[in-house]
Amino acid sequence: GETAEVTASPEANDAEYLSPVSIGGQTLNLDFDTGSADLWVFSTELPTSETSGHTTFDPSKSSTFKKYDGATWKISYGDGSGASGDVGFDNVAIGGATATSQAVELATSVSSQFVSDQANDGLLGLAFSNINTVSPTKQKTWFETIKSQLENPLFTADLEKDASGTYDFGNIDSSKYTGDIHYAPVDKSGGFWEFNSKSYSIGGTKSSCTTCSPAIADTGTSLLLVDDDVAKAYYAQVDGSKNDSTQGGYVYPCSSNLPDFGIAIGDYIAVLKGSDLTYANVDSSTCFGGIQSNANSGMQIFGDVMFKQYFAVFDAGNTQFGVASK
Ligand SMILES: O=C(CCCl)NNC1=[NH+]CCN1
Repeated sequence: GETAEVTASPEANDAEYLSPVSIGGQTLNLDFDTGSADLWVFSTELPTSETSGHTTFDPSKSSTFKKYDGATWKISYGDGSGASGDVGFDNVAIGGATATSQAVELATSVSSQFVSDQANDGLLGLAFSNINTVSPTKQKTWFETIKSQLENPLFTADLEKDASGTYDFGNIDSSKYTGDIHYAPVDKSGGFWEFNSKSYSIGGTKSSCTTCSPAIADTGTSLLLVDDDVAKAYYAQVDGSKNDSTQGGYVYPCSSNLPDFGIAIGDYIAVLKGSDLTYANVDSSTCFGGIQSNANSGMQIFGDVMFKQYFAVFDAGNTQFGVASK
């Protein structure tokens, strides 16, 4: 079976991570997103006013591209961004592993967040294909297309703070983590890498929360979006913090010593160091937190803030998600 490894390079503030993907011989930098299941790209079908700074996929220049007549797609993400377009098939290679006849969704329209994010040429979904948005027939993700060719039906994420990391497909590289991998069973019925998260710790003090929402492991989200009462409890421990609607969330003096925050991955509490829980400066003295409220959406979203501190295993063979210290 095959294995493949690809670099994941951070954008400013580690807002997202981009990886090179070859589609019909054309290389685009895509955001690998375990919180969605569409592979879509900036294409020559977009208005040129929206493609400035991006690499676009040109189907007419790929000898292996096949149009999927009549198929369309339309996606909207948790952060309000979105895109839509039409569909074809082509050979898609990541780190030397090629999925043949992979559904490639060509954007004919993208929201302003994507237009202005010039380093991003599209998304590669790594959630479960039951939430793929292609109509009239849902399409498989790249991982699900290639899974049977891999040494093991799994992939791992090693994202780093302000540095390049890696995604590996088909194997777990033991040099990338220390200690044990702690797994939680995944409920994939909603299409996400979803698990229970019924406790947390703040500054070493553990709380159980039987009413806490399930969580998803989402490399496509920058922050850690936790239930509203948990975010409140966390920032109650940070002097001078406030939930500032003009900034879009909790801010505090950058000089604050943030408490450690432990998140439950099933029965295991992964402790995130407070010193790595600042997301960005709002101004020279005010900082925006990596932990924010999910506005009681009913889902906790564990994004890149977690992946920067823990090595992650997405194990489709056993339908489980695991983390390890690194
Ligand atoms: O949409 C979500 C949240 C799913 Cl509940 N994550 N993935 C993503 N991709 C681009 C922005 N966010």
